[in-house]
Amino acid sequence: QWGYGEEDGPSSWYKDYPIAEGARQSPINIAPEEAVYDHGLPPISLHYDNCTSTNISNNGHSVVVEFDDVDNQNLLGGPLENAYRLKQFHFHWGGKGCHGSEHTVAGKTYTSELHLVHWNAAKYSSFAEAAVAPDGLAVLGVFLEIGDERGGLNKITDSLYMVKFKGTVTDFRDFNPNCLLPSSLKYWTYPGSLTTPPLYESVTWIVLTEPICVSEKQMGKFRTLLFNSEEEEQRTRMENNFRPPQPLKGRTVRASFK
Ligand SMILES: O=C(Nc1cc(S(=O)(=O)[N+](=O)[O-])cc([N+](=O)[O-])c1O)Nc1c(F)c(F)c(F)c(F)c1F
Ligand SMILES: [Zn+2]
Repeated sequence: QWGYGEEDGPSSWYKDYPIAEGARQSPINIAPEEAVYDHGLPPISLHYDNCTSTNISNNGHSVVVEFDDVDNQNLLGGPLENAYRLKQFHFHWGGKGCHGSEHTVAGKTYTSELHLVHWNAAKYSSFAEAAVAPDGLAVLGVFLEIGDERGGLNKITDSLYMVKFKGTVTDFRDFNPNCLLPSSLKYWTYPGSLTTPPLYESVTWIVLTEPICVSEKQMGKFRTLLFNSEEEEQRTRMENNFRPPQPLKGRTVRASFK
């Protein structure tokens, strides 16, 4: 099984997941001055209105909020042929201090990165089918940096004690992720992959340029989560669950702004 430790971390994933050395792996370092402004890129449209979150869980890699992806709601539009449907969101974060994001911007790391995972329900009949298709998934990435408290995050951080251990899940209804989005929806977009095994190269990445602020206290609550299940005797704090930037291999990053 894979993880983020010395033995099972990102540098050894290629052994079980050879695509780890593929041509469109994520995350990447985004070099803003090399991004190509594309005036054809539509603005992102988020219709997370009648949100149908169902539960929050600890899957041993992150804390995940799942959504009912049964009908066309919670849609993401933008640099995509069709509207993609929200399936779940989760976070990646560091230990104390400022690293923890997966994407970097001109080498700058953020304290955390929120990933909203969507799938192309217009073209595919299930998430699993979409997840292996080159245009199957779209992940919206939002950077988190330390500053003032983010009110909208408290519903999540106040629930984390319920999912301390790997394999725990609890009800989590009517959470609308709109409250975790920055004011600007300016973005970079590029073809990439899942950043955790199975590392499928099926993701159109949409990374927002503007971070949101969260407090050190709120981030501290993420670090009370554990990678291990209640049965395991080894207690390992869930932190530094991020993959470092991968080679660009000739890909172009497009910008929705000048
Ligand atoms: O659903 C998935 N969600 C997911 C993605 C990422 S991600 O970091 O790779 N990402 O895309 O943001 C991180 C976490 N996480 O909890 O940390 C996730 O839970 N992954 C996933 C999967 F688990 C499979 F077994 C599979 F077959 C498949 F197609 C998948 F796409
Ligand atoms: Zn992720």
